[in-house]
Amino acid sequence: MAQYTRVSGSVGLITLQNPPVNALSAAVRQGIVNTVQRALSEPEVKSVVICGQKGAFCGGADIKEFGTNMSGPPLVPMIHAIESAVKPVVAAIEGVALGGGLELALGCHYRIAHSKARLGLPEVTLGLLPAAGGTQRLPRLIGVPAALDLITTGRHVTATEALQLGIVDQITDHNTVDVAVKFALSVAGQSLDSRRISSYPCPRHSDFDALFEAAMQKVHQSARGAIAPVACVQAVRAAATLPYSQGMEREKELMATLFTSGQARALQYCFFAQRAVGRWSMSSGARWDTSKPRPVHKAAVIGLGTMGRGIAVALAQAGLSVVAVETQEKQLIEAKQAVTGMLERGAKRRGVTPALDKITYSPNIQNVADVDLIIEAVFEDMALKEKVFKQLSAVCKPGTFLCTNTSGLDINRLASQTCNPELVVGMHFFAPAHVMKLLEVVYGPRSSPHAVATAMHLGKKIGKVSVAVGNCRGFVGNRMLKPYLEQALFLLEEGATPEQVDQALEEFGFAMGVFRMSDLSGLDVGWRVRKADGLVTSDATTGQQARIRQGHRYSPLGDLLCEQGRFGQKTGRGWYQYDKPGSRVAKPDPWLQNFLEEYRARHGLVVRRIDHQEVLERCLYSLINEGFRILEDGIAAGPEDIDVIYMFGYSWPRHRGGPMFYASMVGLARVLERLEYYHQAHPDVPSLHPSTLLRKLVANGSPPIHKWREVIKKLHSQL
Ligand SMILES: C[C@H](O)[C@H](C)C(=O)SCCNC(=O)CCNC(=O)[C@H](O)C(C)(C)COP(=O)([O-])OP(=O)([O-])OC[C@H]1O[C@@H](n2cnc3c(N)ncnc32)[C@H](O)[C@@H]1OP(=O)([O-])[O-]
Repeated sequence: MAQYTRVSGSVGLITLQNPPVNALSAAVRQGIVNTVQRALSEPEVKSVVICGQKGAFCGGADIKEFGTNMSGPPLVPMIHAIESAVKPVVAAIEGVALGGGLELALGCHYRIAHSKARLGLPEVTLGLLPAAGGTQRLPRLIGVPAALDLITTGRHVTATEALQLGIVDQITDHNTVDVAVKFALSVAGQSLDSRRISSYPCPRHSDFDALFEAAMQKVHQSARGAIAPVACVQAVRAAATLPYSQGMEREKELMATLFTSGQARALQYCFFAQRAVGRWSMSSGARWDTSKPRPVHKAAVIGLGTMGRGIAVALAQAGLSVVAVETQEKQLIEAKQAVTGMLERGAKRRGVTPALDKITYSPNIQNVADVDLIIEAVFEDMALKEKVFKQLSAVCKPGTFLCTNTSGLDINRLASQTCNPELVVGMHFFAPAHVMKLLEVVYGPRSSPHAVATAMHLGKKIGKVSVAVGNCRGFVGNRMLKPYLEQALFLLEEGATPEQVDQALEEFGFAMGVFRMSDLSGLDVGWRVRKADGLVTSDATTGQQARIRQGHRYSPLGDLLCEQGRFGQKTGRGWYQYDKPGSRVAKPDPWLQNFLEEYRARHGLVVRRIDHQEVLERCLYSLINEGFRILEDGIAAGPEDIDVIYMFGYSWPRHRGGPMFYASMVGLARVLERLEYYHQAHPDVPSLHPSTLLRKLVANGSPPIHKWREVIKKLHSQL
């Protein structure tokens, strides 16, 4: 909907009305067409202002309409009618002007933005490209290099940067609509020939071929198989090489290749999934809209190792007062230096003052008595964490939330160490904690909805994508990672190489394959967990028993590497070799080839050819199968929770939509059939045994992913 009023006598004011972001739904587009016609036809009206209701100009096309038969007036001619108008049209930009919203503003003759506004063409993040003239008008207005950057990255720019780039003509700290109306009065009757961007020539560049070649190379490197960034470069190239109308044809052609693509569906699913996880629910039935968070003004971090330092930085950067506790004097001094450096570098990048005064450092746990919430991040050892929770419970004021950053230990056991187990939840950060977006908020059987609400709210406040999950070994992310890692080791036993497995996974879209990722995070981390689980035995050298644990197949390959001190990047040797400890460039290691051959010979394993398809199916389908078990157990409320965890915490390629969405795209029947095939070949590997929920979904005709929650609910009610 768009409202029309006449203000200041001769200005037609058009207000977009579609809360919360005034997205360009069919009704809004029709409203704009009608009100623009009216403004242009009323003789009293000398100029026009377009603005958005409730402090937001426009969040772009209505993404909810994409999967439907779209109706209503198309955007391109609607914007042409504005640009070719004989009366000046001024866009008054408050809040956001994104995608089709910015394209609408680029069709206007003038753009005035509030100083806090954000502008951008983020279509590429939805697997699309700016298809309402953005790829043709923006390069003409700000030049090709700047336009390429904004369109291929989809990043939002501040009003200040938009003014520097020439996207907006003026910014204001005052009421933007008032300023725009005054401005519209001042330009009434002036010639608009120089204000129609589509008529601008595209600014010349010394060597367009080199520029576009470099841009294409850059997107190929960062896209990891995503097709939209490539199409964005091709569309901007049309702006640089073709007349406007032909460029618009090219833009339309390229958009047609993207609009119905699987990648666009995956990325738009990711957009809504990221918002759906904010509407969390617990297996007890408590929900986001019935559980009030408590305010957290002052927090504490216990243990200033790598994770503790990152968590302290994330809290301070979000404006919280932080008490950072480390009982080891030397570690405390080093941590203070490291945290100070991280805050200064972060502030420099964001152009703000570093929040150094927000953190107080202490070797004494007594100093956290008055905080609202504590995050324990000491060494990953249950006995040590239990001791710390007992201490904290004795020291803290009533009502203080006690959170742990454990990556998989039992939350309920830690809660048992305290007087108020209802105040205990997990806040599982991902390294580096001040950078990675994901936060798993883990509730135990006694965690109160208030504790979950408070942790989720704090997560949002510090800029995290927070997902509420139940308490089980490894929670969601690490629990699903176990079968994925297991299959990778089994594939090595059967003849694959680390390079081959990693190549298949990186071609699929992962930033790093499983073996390069293990070398980065350190093989000793998993080794310690397997030792704690009693899986590591001293005589893992020969015989069947060496490869069986608790009656199931087990590969001691990782343990054998660790026994030789091959922990990965940190020791310069792991699944790959590195120039020196700490270096990041992985090179195939002949030693490992020989080691694998000897190992296979020793265990009588026959080497066979393994193709990429098998690597992907065994690694990904076993992970997905565990995802279905997690949904069965009610540890995750819905597939979106799992998919957001994997996209924001485990670099699952977003243009594949997350493991559960990927399974729905491949086809659940296919996933089931392949798991049955591999389980038949490997009956001693339970992670390949298809889960009940997967079978149930296939038996129910493989409903679309947004319908899975109903099947899960029915399954739970039958249990
Ligand atoms: C032709 C043209 O070239 C092409 C093809 C296009 O134009 S493609 C479209 C391009 N536009 C975009 O990519 C912008 C997408 N939106 C955002 O980036 C953010 O939303 C935001 C604008 C920066 C606000 O962030 P927020 O944190 O304040 O609130 P929120 O929770 O995110 O959003 C609040 C609510 O608004 C919903 N919403 C936001 N933008 C929407 C949109 N464009 N369409 C439909 N719904 C939208 C969102 O789902 C949520 O709903 P619910 O969960 O409450 O039910």
